[in-house]
This record gives sequence, structure tokens and C-alpha cells, in this order.
Amino acid sequence: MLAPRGVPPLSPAWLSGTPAAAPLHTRWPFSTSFSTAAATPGSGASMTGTGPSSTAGTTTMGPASDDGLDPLERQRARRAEARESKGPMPQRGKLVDAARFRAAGGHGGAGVAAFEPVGRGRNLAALGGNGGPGGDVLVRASRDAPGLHGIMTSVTGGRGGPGGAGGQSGGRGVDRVVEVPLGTTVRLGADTRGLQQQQQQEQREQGQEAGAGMWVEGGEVVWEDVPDDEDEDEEVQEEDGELGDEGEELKSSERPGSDDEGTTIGGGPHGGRQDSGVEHVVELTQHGQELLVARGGAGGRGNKSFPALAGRPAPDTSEPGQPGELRWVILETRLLADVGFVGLPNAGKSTLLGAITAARAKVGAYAFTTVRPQLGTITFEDGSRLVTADIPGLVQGAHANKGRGNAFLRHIERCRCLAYVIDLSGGTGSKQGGGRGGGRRKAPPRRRDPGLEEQEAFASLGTENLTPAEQLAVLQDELGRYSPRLLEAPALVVANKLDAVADPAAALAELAAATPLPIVPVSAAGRVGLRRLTEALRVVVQLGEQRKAPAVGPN
Ligand SMILES: Nc1nc2c(ncn2[C@@H]2O[C@H](COP(=O)(O)OP(=O)(O)OP(=O)(O)O)[C@@H](O)[C@H]2O)c(=O)[nH]1
Ligand SMILES: [Mg+2]
Repeated sequence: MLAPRGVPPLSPAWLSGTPAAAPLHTRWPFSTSFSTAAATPGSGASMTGTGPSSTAGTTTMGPASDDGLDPLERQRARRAEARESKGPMPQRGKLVDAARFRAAGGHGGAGVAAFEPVGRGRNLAALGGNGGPGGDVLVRASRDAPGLHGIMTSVTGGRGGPGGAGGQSGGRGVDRVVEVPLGTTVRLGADTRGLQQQQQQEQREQGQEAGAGMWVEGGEVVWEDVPDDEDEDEEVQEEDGELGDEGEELKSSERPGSDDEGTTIGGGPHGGRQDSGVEHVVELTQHGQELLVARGGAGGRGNKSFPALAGRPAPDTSEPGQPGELRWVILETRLLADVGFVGLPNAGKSTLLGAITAARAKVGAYAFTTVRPQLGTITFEDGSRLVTADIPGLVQGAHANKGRGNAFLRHIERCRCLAYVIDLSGGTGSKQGGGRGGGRRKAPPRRRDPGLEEQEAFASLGTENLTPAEQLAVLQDELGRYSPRLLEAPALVVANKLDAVADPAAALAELAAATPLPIVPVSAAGRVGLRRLTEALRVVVQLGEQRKAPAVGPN
């Protein structure tokens, strides 16, 4: 079946006043010549893929000294240190547009009881210092944060240092910062530790708990009913475990307005269902904007801070530090990637993602090998980064939800720029080329998702029967019918499978005649033209940003 004609012409307004009919588009600041002989693996960009990188604690700090801590507290400190030394627990490289982590303010340092002889040694003065406050956990918006896919599952502020003899106060615990992309919505759950303490306080006030309070034991104040935060930690850890290989990515039922894919957030930060217990919703839009999500606990008082009564021995009372706030933090971002790969099934999108980033998306010579968007990061020599998303293949009728097209179109909507990935060998009758599996077609593996059976019914709608220009027409038609705004996104065309075409120049010229968009010829499998492609993607994103600039000004 041929693609529908009469696709609305793309407006190349963002490429000011340039001719549209050149066979290869020379207006780009990179060369459009190509050679099938010279493989250009990678690019000036290094391929960092989807590795964890977005969470940045400013520093980590174990307990400075356990002096003055009781054995239980020392054990906790050791365990906390061991947990810290394990480093971040990255989430897997697949799409994450919502993530959740547990934020725990650092435990306050213990105050100490210490004495100094006064009056020819006959009396003792109390000189035990206060413990330092625990470090806070903050969420900071950064234009360099690649996405939410590297967020740690649990972030704990540094522990406050214990007070010292001689009246010295303990040091402040180190703050931990989680970096998120601009436009991330942060939803803060209730402070579970605070709530627990509040409940216990209420129970005490109602007299249900006789004898609740504090007493001095072995020179230290013991608080009755202070919750055992270590046990609480264990509970949370178990909960982490239950999330299994989904990491902390939210289940769709936990997200406001999420679709069956579990990846799209509808209704905006305030439009969706409120998660129970969620107290605050804040959107971080400015680079460097910070939100304190869990405050560190107060340091305990040393005995120098307790009143000395005349004629009585110096007070030997000191307090342990207070635990920090503990709450779930839910992060959501609407922007999925800088560039989305849009193409029919089998066009080679996943192969391309794997070739220009370190992401290892599954590749197969059958339609719908990719069932969920995959992310990869290109890191350029100057340190700048681009996040690319491999979106599952679209079929004709996607706008009417054929082949689960709506879910995929929603992902496309959330990409800054688009790269139409076209199989240059399509519709030529040639049987070479990976589009046809290089002659060997693998059977689709068993998949867990029952909805995919429907997709398999569309397996014949890959690139096989359509010429490059027809593929592009189908894609643009589907995007335009779903949302005309999608056709205004900055875009380029990636003419893939160059190696599988007998006369690439003719095929490219034919494609160029059908679109004003820049065309970058590549062979993802042969690793040809990849450097030029990554540079071109960077230009598209930059041009998109320039174009956007006046639009965001005051109107
Ligand atoms: N000859 C040739 N084959 C390629 C090239 N790029 C991809 N292929 C083959 O094309 C087939 C489909 O590749 P994928 O990367 O899985 O295609 P896709 O667009 O991700 O497909 P879906 O996930 O189903 O949408 C595989 O057999 C690849 O080996 C290329 O540059 N040249
Ligand atoms: Mg794929």
C-alpha cells in the first residue's frame, strides 16, 4: 500500500530563507558528502550511553568519629557508611520520565558530656560540645542533567559530627544534591519520620503512654519512644527491593494521569491525581534552582548547654542527635529527549542509537523489536551532551492508535527535535540489507506484554514496501494527523542503510526532491556517516533552541 499523498509541506522557517530543492542540503555547517568506504565510527562525540550520571551528591561523608555514640548508634553509622560506599544505585538505561527516591536528611551529631576541673580540681565544669546538624538533601535543576534515568534510589544527607570536649560543636553534615533536568516537577511525600514522631507526641499528651519522656542513663539522655530509624530504613529497603528491576521508576498506577505505557504524564503537575500523602508540588524551571526535600536532623546538646545549678555537680546530661526528615520524592519530567528517532518499524532506529551512543537497544529484523522508548546520551568533546530517544516504530494509522501508535506519538511529542529515520533501501525490490534481516529473518521472541500481539499484526508495515520518500510521507502524515505542531519541530532526515542500496546518489536525490529537510546519509550497521550525523543533530538542537528563544519572551 502506498503512502497517502498530499502531506502538508513542512515549514523550514527555522532555517531562514534557504532554498529547499538542493539534492543534498548544503546549507548545513557540516559536509553532506558521503562515502560508503570511509567508516566513521562514533563521532567527535564520545558515546556515554545511558549510564548513571545525573545524581550528584556534593560529597559523601561518613561519621567523623563515633566518640560519644552508643554501640547501637555506632553500628548504624557503620552500616550507613557501608551503604554510602556502595555508591549510587543507577536505574536501568531504559526510558524513565518519572522516578522516585527516598530522601533522608542526615542524622544530627551527638552532643557529648565532658568535664573540666575548676577551683583547684575540686569541682568539675560541664564542657561537652553540641553535635552538628545533619546535612540536607536538595533537588537542583540543571541544564546539563541528562534525564531522570540515573537518579539514585536513596539519598541520605551527611551525618553531623559529634560535639567535642572543650565545648567544641560538631561539624555540619554534608548536603547531598540530586540534579534533575529543567522543567522537572518535584512532588514531596509527607515526612514519614516527622509524622511518626508527631503521632507519638500526641499519644503521650493524651496520657496513653505513661512514663514517656527522657531520662539520664550512663551519662546520656535516653528518649523513650524515639523511633528506631535503622528499622525504618530496613523497611524502606525492602520496599526498594519489591520494585525489582524497574528500579525506582514508578509503576503506571503510581503516576498521575499516566497511560497504559506507564511513561506519559497527563494533566500536568496539578492536573492529575494526587498521590496520597503528597504534600508539595514544585516545578524547577531555572538552571540552578534548588528545592530542599529533606532537612538534616538537629545536633544533640552537649552537657555545656544544660543549666548548671548552684551547689550541684555539673550536669552530666547530653543528647543524641535527631534523625533527619525522611520522605519520598517523586520526580516527573515532560521532556523526554533532545532528539527523538522517528521511523517505521525496521528502519534501523535502534541500530542507530547503539551506533552513536553506548545504549544497547535490542535490534531485530522484525517489526516492533523495540516496544518501549530507549534513551542514549551522546557526549561531545566539549562536554556538551544530547539525549536521544529511540521510539518504537510507527505504522500507517498510528494516529488512530494502530500498533499502539498513540503511546509512541505521545513520546514523540516530548522530544525537542526529531530525526526521521528512513530505510534508504526500502521499496526498491532489493533483498539485501538489514531491513530484510540481511536475508535471515529471526522469529520474534516470546514477549511478556500481551498487547504486543496486536502490534505483530502490523509487522508487515515496516520499511520493506515503501520507498524512502513514501516512508517519510507516512511518518509526517501520522504526526500531522496526531498533532500538527509535531511537524513544526526542528527536524532532519537520517537516510539509513546506505550500504544496502545499489545507487545511493540516485536514492538520496529522489528523497531530497520530496522534502526540504536536511538529509544525512548513514549506514548505522556499517558505522558510516555517524560523526556527521551527531554534528547534524547538535546543529538541529541548537537551531531549535535559537528558534525557541523569542517564543519564550514576554508576549
Ligand atoms: N544493511 C543494513 N542493515 C541495517 C542497518 N541498520 C539497521 N539494519 C538492520 O535493520 C534491521 C532492523 O533494525 P532495528 O535497529 O531493530 O530497527 P528499528 O527501527 O529499531 O525497528 P523497530 O524497533 O521494530 O521499530 C536489523 O536487522 C538491523 O540489523 C544498516 O545501516 N544497514
Ligand atoms: Mg528498535
